[in-house]
Amino acid sequence: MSEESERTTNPSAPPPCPTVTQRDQWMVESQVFQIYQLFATIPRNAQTLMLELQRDNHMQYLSKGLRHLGPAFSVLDANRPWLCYWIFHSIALLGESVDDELEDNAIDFLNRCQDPNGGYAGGPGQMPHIATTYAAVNTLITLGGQKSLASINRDKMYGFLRRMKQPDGGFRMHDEGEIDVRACYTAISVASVLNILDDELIQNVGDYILSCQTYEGGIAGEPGSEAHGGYTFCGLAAMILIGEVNRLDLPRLVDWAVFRQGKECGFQGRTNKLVDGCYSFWQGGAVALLQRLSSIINKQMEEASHEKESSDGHEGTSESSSADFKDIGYKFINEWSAQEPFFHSVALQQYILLCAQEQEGGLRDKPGKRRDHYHTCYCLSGLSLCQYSFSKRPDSPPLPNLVLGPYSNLLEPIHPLFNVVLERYREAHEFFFAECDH
Ligand SMILES: CC(C)=CCC/C(C)=C/CC/C(C)=C/COP(=O)(O)OP(=O)(O)O
Ligand SMILES: [Zn+2]
Repeated sequence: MSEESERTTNPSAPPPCPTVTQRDQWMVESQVFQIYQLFATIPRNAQTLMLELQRDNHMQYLSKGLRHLGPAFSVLDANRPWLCYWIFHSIALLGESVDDELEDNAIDFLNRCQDPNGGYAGGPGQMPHIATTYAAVNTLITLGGQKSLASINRDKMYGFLRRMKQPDGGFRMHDEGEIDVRACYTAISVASVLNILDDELIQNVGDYILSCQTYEGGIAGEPGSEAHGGYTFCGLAAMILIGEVNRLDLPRLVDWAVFRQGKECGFQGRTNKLVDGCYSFWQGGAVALLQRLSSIINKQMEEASHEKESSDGHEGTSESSSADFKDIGYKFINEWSAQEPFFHSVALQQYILLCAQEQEGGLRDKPGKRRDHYHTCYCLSGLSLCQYSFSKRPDSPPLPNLVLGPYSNLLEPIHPLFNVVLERYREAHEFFFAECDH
């Protein structure tokens, strides 16, 4: 008899010994609820203060990070384009900029990470990697301007992406590196935004990502692994960008993703794991993308109910929209319509502002964890998605009641497929689609 059923038949039996996972979960719940309880009991003006986005302190923390980006910063030596992206994107989300000299230095530094045969490495002289390539390209788009955008060698980039491409549809992260859904997304995102996406690059990508959708509905890093928020965002965004999102089982994906938002108000990355601020973007972002796919989701649900009624071998949503895949990222934001979010957007803002924000600047995973630039970037990206989640247009200012805390908390809107600030995306789109004749 299990401990649980023994307790049901004999209430005086000793309580079952909690698992490590249960203990960790209760600890997090207790920390989070203490914060919410304190918040509920303080006067209204103190509540407003508690909910305020600490813009100046975040900027101070980010500026300090930028100063450390020089050669002396060796701890994350293979990750420097990522640090650039996390910091510059966070600054752009806050609607701020840095001085010209710093921007120039960043462009020059990224240029030194660019491989002569295409793609960007984690540092000068290292091997090019698709993830650092994505980080470098998104940073250069975020910095914007002729010098920054023109520094990307698109022809060589195309060659690099083709070399990473696998016959089964996936991409390798680097020469002889791992093949996973992250590599698919970063490759497709870069190719799409630079206007070098073609039939060869997208061939079989949909098959590979489809093989990673699990029985739970979410998407795993590789076939046979566990569904995870990070990979779910990557898989879903890549499927949208190649025009094959209708091949995923979307109702099941919605079902898995929305239930990853828990009683702590934030998202967890996997079933039975702990809440974490960075999933505000990975899971929140996936749910925000699903919100824009209502018509396909409804169609899939209708087809499923017809299939139940008649078992005449109907094959599900089979129409392919892939012919026009080159500019899907742009159409995605232009065909926007007002839709209610599929997640609790105010609750998520509450988690980010009260539990993931450090008052002294920077954002974090959860209470008790330290701030870092990765969590600062993805908590702010998630916060921006929440603030605009009801908007009629991707950048129309939200009503004050949809922005938790003072309205001055409002961040810049992002393009949800690429995670760059929308205005910077538009500039890059004009540059790569109007001026370049690839
Ligand atoms: C664009 C790009 C490169 C995207 C990366 C996407 C991403 C965040 C993937 C997650 C990686 C991973 C296995 C985390 C699990 O960590 P864990 O076991 O420590 O966390 P958990 O307990 O929350 O699952
Ligand atoms: Zn995290």
